[in-house]
Amino acid sequence: MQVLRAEEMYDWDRKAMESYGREGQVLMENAGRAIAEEILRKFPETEKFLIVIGGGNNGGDGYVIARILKDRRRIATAVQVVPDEKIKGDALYHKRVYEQSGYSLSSLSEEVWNENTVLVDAMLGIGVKGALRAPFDELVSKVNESQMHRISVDIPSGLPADEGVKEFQAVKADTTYIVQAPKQSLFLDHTAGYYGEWKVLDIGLPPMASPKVSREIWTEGAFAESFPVLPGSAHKGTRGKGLIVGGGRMMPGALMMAARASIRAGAGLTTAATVRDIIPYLTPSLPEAMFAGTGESSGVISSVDPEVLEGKDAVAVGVGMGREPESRPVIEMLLSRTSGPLLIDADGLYHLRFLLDDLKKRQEVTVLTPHFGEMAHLTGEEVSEVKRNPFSLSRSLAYEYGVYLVLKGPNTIITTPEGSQIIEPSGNEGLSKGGSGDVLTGVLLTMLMQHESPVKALANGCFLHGRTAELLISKNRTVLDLLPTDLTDGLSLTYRTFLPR
Ligand SMILES: NC(=O)C1=CN([C@@H]2O[C@H](COP(=O)(O)OP(=O)(O)OC[C@H]3O[C@@H](n4cnc5c(N)ncnc54)[C@H](OP(=O)(O)O)[C@@H]3O)[C@@H](O)[C@H]2O)[C@@H](O)CC1
Ligand SMILES: [K+]
Repeated sequence: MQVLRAEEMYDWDRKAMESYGREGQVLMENAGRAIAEEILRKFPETEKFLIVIGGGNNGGDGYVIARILKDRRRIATAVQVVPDEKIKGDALYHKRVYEQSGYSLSSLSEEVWNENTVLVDAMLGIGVKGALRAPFDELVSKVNESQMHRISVDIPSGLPADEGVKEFQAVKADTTYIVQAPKQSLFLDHTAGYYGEWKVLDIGLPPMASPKVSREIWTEGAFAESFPVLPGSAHKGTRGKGLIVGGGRMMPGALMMAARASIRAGAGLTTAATVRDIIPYLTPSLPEAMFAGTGESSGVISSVDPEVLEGKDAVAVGVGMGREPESRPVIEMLLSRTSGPLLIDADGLYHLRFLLDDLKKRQEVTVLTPHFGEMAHLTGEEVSEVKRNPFSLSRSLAYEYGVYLVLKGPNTIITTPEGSQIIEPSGNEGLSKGGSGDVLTGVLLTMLMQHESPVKALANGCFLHGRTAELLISKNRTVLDLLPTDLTDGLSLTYRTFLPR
């Protein structure tokens, strides 16, 4: 499913009408009807609805919803909160249909606020621009203070559809029925919460007319369909031989978690490279792994023999590595000598800031997996700016350095060097703990070795990680006690649910 910006949504709408014979009035009927049907299913007959109608097409949808609720003998009060001359075009057409049905409008009295139980917010849609003007500034506050269940039509009124907007005032919806395609703000850290529960409803825009934008949500269907099923005769070689460079005297656990996750995800053979002293302590928890000792300076990795790279299908570096400058040459060497995919995570990303020229020169597949803070460090932006503009900042970085970028967050955004984007929304707050990124690194390393498309490998790895967290919470864990190591052991829950056994 595509995720769109407001302008892209308008293009689709325009093209549907101009080139595919679709009528605006019919599309508005479809939108209002689809939402009304959801509302009718969700709420019992005793519920009292207040439909608040604004001046654009979002208000037009509101007129359709009000009419259908009344047609079905539901208790509904409709209020138009802008002067009559503001209602134009398709919205005016549906206002007339509403009135010709014998239905009337009420004014926004205290009684109306107090008597009703469900508010349908059809004030402002994706056409909102700038700071809210009267009467919407006060109305939005009043709506948010009311005790009614709040349903927003298409988007919570006042919320920007696109990334990048710093200040806004918006309805905090309990439920949002999104028209045709989700908008960017559904996936942004500072705006996602305004939607409440959400559902996307098809209003009949022709798929042939959809904008040529490669920004898609990754679904369980996409995972199941694209996950490579290896032949029964698969062996170490076909499952992939991976190398993970990381750990050190202070953070051996990070390497252990990444290596274990890589093995559990299905790698043929995983080699963990770290300072020699700690290898004996790691072997009991990683009996299936191979080990390689690295050069060491004061407990941190200072060099890796390039021979270790021989026969490796992919390499991951950075987990638990530390930020000491002594480790930087390791990243430098791997950037120039790794011939397969190279994934750089955690402290590796810290060093990368100083090696951007080397990154640019590298031709082979390179994957960076920053969280918001690491992305801020890499781009020189504030964390708040990264959260506000994750789509565009990811694209610029991926494009400039020719890398695959996995920007980790509640909605992980995966970007290809060409700028295509996938949003992977699985997971829960139990994942925001030290170590879950290390587990993800191990899983992604394995996926990269087994899928010829890096972007699908990355999307599948993120799905595997997030869905496993969800399944664990639905069984015997809570978000409080979920551990990154549980994820590794829980991978089979996702595999057993989605893949042929
Ligand atoms: N996509 C589709 O295919 C379909 C989309 N549909 C629906 O159309 C919606 C988009 O409709 P839209 O373009 O008319 O814009 P919309 O959000 O109603 O806002 C315009 C109004 O807001 C006002 N206004 C703006 N900023 C403001 C501010 N800061 N403060 C105060 N007022 C402000 C502005 O006022 P004005 O600037 O004119 O004074 C104008 O009156 C979309 O979300 C979906 O619900 C369906 O019907 C069918 C097919
Ligand atoms: K709305």
